[in-house]
Amino acid sequence: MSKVVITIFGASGDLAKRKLYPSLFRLYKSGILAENFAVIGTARRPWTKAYFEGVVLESISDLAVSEAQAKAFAAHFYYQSHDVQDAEHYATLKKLQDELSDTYQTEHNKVFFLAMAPEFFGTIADHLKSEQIVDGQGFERLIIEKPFGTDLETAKQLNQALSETFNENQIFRIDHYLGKEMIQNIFAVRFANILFEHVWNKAFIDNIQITFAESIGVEDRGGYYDQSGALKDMVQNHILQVLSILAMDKPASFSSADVLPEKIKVLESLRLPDEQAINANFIRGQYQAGQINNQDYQAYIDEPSVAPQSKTETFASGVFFVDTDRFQDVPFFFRTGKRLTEKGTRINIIFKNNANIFEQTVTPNILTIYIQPTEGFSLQVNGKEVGKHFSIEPVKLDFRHDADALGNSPEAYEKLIYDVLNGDVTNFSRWQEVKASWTLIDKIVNTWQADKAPLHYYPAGSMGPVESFSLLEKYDTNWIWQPDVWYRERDLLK
Ligand SMILES: NC(=O)C1=CN([C@@H]2O[C@H](COP(=O)(O)OP(=O)(O)OC[C@H]3O[C@@H](n4cnc5c(N)ncnc54)[C@H](OP(=O)(O)O)[C@@H]3O)[C@@H](O)[C@H]2O)C=CC1
Ligand SMILES: O=C1O[C@H](COP(=O)(O)O)[C@@H](O)[C@H](O)[C@H]1O
Repeated sequence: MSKVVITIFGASGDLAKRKLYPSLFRLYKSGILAENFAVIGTARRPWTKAYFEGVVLESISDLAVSEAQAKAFAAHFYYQSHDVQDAEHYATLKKLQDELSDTYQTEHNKVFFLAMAPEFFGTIADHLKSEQIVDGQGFERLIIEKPFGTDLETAKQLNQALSETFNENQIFRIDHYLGKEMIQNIFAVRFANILFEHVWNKAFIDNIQITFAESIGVEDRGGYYDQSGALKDMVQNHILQVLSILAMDKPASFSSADVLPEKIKVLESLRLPDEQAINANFIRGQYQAGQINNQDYQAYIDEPSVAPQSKTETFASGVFFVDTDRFQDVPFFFRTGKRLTEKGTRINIIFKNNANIFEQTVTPNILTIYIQPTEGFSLQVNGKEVGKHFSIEPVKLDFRHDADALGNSPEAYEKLIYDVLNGDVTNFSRWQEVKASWTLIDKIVNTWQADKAPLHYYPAGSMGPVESFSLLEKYDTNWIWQPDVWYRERDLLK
C-alpha cells in the first residue's frame, strides 16, 4: 500500500482525464492506493474541490462498482488553481502539500506528474526546488510526459533543467508503450523460452519487422502533430524503445540495474546513416483523401490546425541496423502512420530458411507478437499437409485474445504509475536512451527538412506509400502482415 501525495500539473487536461484518473482509480480498487494518499490537481482554470471531484467521478464512471466507492476515491482529490509561471502560487501549493501529508500520513512521499506542454517542464522543476516543495523528505519522484525535447539540443537543455532539481533515478520519463502488456511480454518470450533464447541472433534471424499502424488521423492534435510528424511522434520514442528490447543482449537479471544498460547499449549501437543511406533506407509519406471501411476521410493538409502546404510526414518507414555482435547486419524494418488500413501494432520476427531435404521450398518460421488490438503470439511452423502425398505446408500456432473483451490488460499508465510508486525505473526511458535516439532521429529529420528526400503521398486507408514496400523488396523480403491485404494494397498503389 503506497503512502504518497501526487501532484498533477495539467489536472484539467485531456491526458489527466482520459488516462490518469482512471489509472489511479484502478490502483485504488486493487488496494495499492488505499487511505494514505491524496492527489493535488493544478491548472489555471478556477475550479473548486467539489467541481474537481465531479471531473474525477466522470472520468471513472465506467470503472466504479458503486457510487460510494467512486465518491470515497474522489474525496482524496484536491484542487489548486495555479499558473505554473507564477512563483507565488507555489507557496500555496507547498502549504497544501504539507497539510495533506499530515492529514493522510504520507510520510512526505511525493510524486509530481507533469501532464502539460513540455515548455513548462523546466519552470515547474525550478520552482519545486526554489519554493522547497522538493525538500528532501520522503521519496520525491517526477513523472514527465513525452515529447522529451524536439531534438537532441532541446532534449539536453530540458535534461539539464530537470537535473537541477531531480537526479536521474528520480526522473520517470513516460513512454506508454513500455507499459503495454505485450511489450513487457517480449522479455518473457525472449528469456523464458529456450526455444527462442538461443536462436535470437544474426545466425538464425533474417529480419525483424515492426508495424505500428493507426487508422485514426491527427484528430484534434493537428497543431502539435504538424510540428512533430510521425518520426518524432512514434519512432524516436516508442519504436526505438521496442527495438532496444528486441535487440538487447540477455541481462544478468531482470532488474533495472541489469536491463537498462543492455537497452542503452543497443541504442548507442544504432548505425548512423549518412544522407545517401537516409535517402535509400527511409521513406516519408503523407495521407491524401481516401476511404476506410467505406467512410470518406479528408487529406492531412485539410485537417484542422494543419498548414495547407504542410510537408509534415504522417507516415514513416525505414530500416535500422544495430551494430552489435548479436545483430550485425540484420535489418530491423519499421513502419508507422496515421490513416492506414486498420489499427494494428505488431512485430514479426522472420527466421532464416534452412536448407531442407524436401523437393520444395518451405516458408520461414515467423514469430509474430501482437500488441494491439489483439494481444498474443503466433508461430508459423511447417508441417505435413494431410493426405497420401508428402507435401509441406505452413501452419500457425496461435495464442491470441482481444485485450478489451477479456478486460485483463490494465491500462499502460496504471502499470507505469505503479512502477513509480515502487521506485522501479525499468520501464522508463533513461537519459542515455533519449540521447542516443535523438542522435539518430536528428540525422533523418535534418535530411528530410532540407527537402533532400521526397515526400510520398498515400491514400487514407492504404498501408502507406508504395516506396515502403519497395524498400523491403530491395532486401529480398516483404512486409509480413495479412498478405491478402498486402497484395491488394500493393496493386492499388502501382
Ligand atoms: N492527451 C494524450 O493522450 C497524450 C498527451 N501527452 C502529453 O501530455 C501532456 C499533456 O497533454 P494533454 O493533456 O493532451 O494537454 P491539454 O492541452 O489537454 O492540457 C494541458 C493542461 O495544462 C494546463 N495549463 C496550460 N497552461 C498552463 C499554465 N500556464 N499554468 C498551469 N496550467 C496550465 C491546462 O489547464 P488550464 O487551461 O486550466 O490552465 C491543462 O490542464 C503533453 O505534454 C502531451 O504531449 C502524451 C501522450 C498522450
Ligand atoms: O504517443 C502516441 O501514441 C499514440 C498511439 O498510441 P496507442 O497506445 O494508441 O498505440 C499516437 O496516436 C499518438 O499520435 C502518439 O503521440
